[in-house]
Amino acid sequence: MQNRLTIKDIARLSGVGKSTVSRVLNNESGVSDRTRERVEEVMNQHGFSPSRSARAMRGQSDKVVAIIVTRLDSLSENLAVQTMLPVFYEQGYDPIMMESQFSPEKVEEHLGMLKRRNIDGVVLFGFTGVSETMLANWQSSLVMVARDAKGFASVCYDDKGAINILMQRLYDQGHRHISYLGVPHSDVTTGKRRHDAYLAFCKKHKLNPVAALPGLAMKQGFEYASKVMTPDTTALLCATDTLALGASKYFQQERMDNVQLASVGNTPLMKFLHPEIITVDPGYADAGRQAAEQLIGQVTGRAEPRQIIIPANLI
Ligand SMILES: O=P(O)(O)OC[C@H]1O[C@H](O[C@H]2O[C@H](CO)[C@@H](O)[C@H](O)[C@H]2O)[C@H](O)[C@@H](O)[C@@H]1O
Repeated sequence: MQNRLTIKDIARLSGVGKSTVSRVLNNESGVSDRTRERVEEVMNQHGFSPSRSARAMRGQSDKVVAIIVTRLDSLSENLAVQTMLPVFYEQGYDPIMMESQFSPEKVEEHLGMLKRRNIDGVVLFGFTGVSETMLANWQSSLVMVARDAKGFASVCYDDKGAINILMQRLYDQGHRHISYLGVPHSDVTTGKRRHDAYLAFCKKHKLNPVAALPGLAMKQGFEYASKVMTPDTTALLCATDTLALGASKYFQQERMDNVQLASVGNTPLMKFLHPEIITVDPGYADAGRQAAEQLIGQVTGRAEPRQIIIPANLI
């Protein structure tokens, strides 16, 4: 049944003009609720949707956007995606999900395919290795999350601020031997910026830094917790909730209940399993919402690319 009828047919059956049907299809203003409902009812009755080629010929888009996450199992990225989706759905966009696995080659491949398919826009979870060159041609229709790139819209987290807030809280609680579990400096944001902030705080307050930078995996948190514990350590700051979950498993196994854990994330899993952990919310939900709104603003010509930084909040 689908696509047998044309927009002209729908207009005739609804008793309106072709331009009104077109407005309804594109979710544009200037159509009364009653007319919109009538046109939609007719389209639903006949299982109508405009063909790709018909839309392209009229210079209209398919209203499809892509979200390229780095990992489908990332707690933080999932929180951002969860608030992105309703914004897209509300504005009539169909989002498709893709995964980069931190591979710049995969990003290039995905972007190439999306360009060929004439997709409206992309939200890209950026990472070290994604360069401005590989994003060429996407200036007006891409928003990067977690990383910025010159000339492109981005929504970033305050990595330094998040660590400062946690270190200050631990310091105010009287901790003077605070160890750190983080991510290698090859990862500029979660890795270098967070570790640098830890080191700067230690320097300013004359604390002895003790750190290991194994990576993003929970298992690494579990395996490396022991390596940063000295006889004096009273607190352990983890660069991510996932690392903290691994470290807490180690403390549980060793029956060590006297180390205060702190981490960046405030993810639901962490809050449920370990409400006692001090955590900072980097604003993943806010970032997702803002990224989607920014992208829609850009592709509809209402917004220019801009950089947004989400402030971190102590929970
Ligand atoms: O364990 P997770 O819940 O996945 O959180 C770890 C960090 O993930 C995000 O950073 C990583 O992915 C970014 C793209 O989303 C990338 O730019 C960054 O280099 C990676 O480290 C998130 O941005 C961090 O806040 C999380 O702590």
